[in-house]
Amino acid sequence: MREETDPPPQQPPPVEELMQELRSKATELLLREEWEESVHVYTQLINLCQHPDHLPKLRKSLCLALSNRAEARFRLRDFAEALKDCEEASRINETAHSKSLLCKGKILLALNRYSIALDCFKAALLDPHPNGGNLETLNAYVDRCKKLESQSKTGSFDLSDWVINGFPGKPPELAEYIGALQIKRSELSGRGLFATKNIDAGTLLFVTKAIAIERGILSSKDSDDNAQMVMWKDFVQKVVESATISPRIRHLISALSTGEEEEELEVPEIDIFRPETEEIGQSNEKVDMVRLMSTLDVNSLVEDSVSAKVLGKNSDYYGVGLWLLASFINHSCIPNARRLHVGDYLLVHASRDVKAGEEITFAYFDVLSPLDKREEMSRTWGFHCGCKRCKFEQLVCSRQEMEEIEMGLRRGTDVGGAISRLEEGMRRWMVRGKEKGYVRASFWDAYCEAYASDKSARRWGSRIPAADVAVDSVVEATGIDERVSKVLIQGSKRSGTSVMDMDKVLKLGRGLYGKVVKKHAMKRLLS
Ligand SMILES: C[S@@+](CC[C@H](N)C(=O)[O-])C[C@H]1O[C@@H](n2cnc3c(N)ncnc32)[C@H](O)[C@@H]1O
Repeated sequence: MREETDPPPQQPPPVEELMQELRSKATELLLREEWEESVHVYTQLINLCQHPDHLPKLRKSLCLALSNRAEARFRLRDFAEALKDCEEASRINETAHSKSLLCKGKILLALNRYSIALDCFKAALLDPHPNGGNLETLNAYVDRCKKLESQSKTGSFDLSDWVINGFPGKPPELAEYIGALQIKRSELSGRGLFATKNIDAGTLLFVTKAIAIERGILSSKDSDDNAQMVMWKDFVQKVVESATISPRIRHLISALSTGEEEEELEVPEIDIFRPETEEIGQSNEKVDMVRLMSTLDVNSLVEDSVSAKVLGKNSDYYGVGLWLLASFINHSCIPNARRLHVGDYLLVHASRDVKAGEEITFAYFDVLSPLDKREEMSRTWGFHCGCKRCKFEQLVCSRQEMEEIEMGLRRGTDVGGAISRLEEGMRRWMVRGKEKGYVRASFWDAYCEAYASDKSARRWGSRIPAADVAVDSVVEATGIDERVSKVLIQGSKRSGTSVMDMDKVLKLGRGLYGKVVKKHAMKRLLS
């Protein structure tokens, strides 16, 4: 029973007042980019609006609150829930509601679903009462989507302007793209990526964005190990976050090798890596950390690897990342593909002509090095390389004379003399055609040194092959590499560049950087 002295019970504030309070609070949180808190407050506001007593007159407020909660959820990368909010907002508002359509478009764009994102932005433009300032934003999104949609369908990317202008600002945004490829069983090990038609050098094979990437500048040797450990930990954390948020990413990661019993692994359809096939759903499943750590050990790539070229700002950094489709590419010491890193994107192109049915391979480590060094490096990767070149060199390199040449080079003998002995040995051992390129690639450092020295050229004359002959044979065997093209460029600079030589260099440049860099921009990269 109420006493005379008790204060009167507080009346709940009228709905309008409460709504206004929540609305202001939520807006402020949104502006302060406190996404989780703003989701919480918008949820209270939405519940209030959805009450049957209020709904008829609060449709507009509900729609706006749903759109704003979708925006906050989008920023938290909770795409499944954000999409649900956008769809609910559209259901309530029969005509186009630009705010929720804009948000839905942004989510789909983030998921690389260019065509349906484009539909959303176009539909948002039909809103008779667009929210202030949206027209310009929407038109910009329409243009962006059109460009990405075209890239993802045609595979025609052009980085020339960015290269010519000296890599200004952020790296360009690129679409995900998969060319004429399929995943099949590989003779090298487990599964591999294969060409489904003839492909010429420089053709883009695929473009994919990292699931996670961690970069840092590594300074002195002492701090390197520690800094690398910290980077690795942060990288793993980022992969875990991506996998926790997206069931699709978790599923795709689970298709990757852990390095164990690769022959037993299923061969996935390449289509599962196309963003359009994505089921957007939510999941709270836990990531299997033990399996994930082995998967990352086997499949992570570093940006500064010798087989890759890093364009733009990242070239000063050491970066480690996970790119899903690239994880199906096996290593070969006679690779036919190369990687180009642009921001978080990985572009893989053919570094020489590839025949239909041929396996796509790139170098995990420096293949311009002798067999024993390559064997050591593949051991650290946890496999024994079974490529044609390794098999061939296992026979040739066991010769005592080869061992003597290698030993001499390690001790600093005259490189011209060593090469002359090697070339003469190859004649006696009947090493021919591509196989000559295999051996020369193994001793490429020595060839480079000899070609850089006029004295060596004079002394050894025709006992060492002309630079372009050696370059051609190495390129035919192992594809192009910057250290190989350098020999030609420096050679033609010394002798005064002829048009013919420059054309040849540019052709090699295509193998090196791919057709995404056109002729006029290629000169900048090669100079
Ligand atoms: C990034 S995965 C490549 C795809 C893998 N074969 C699969 O089935 O998922 C790397 C693993 O493939 C195997 N591998 C790659 N190149 C190889 C080669 N040249 N010889 C033998 N095994 C190789 C090794 O087990 C290596 O750890």
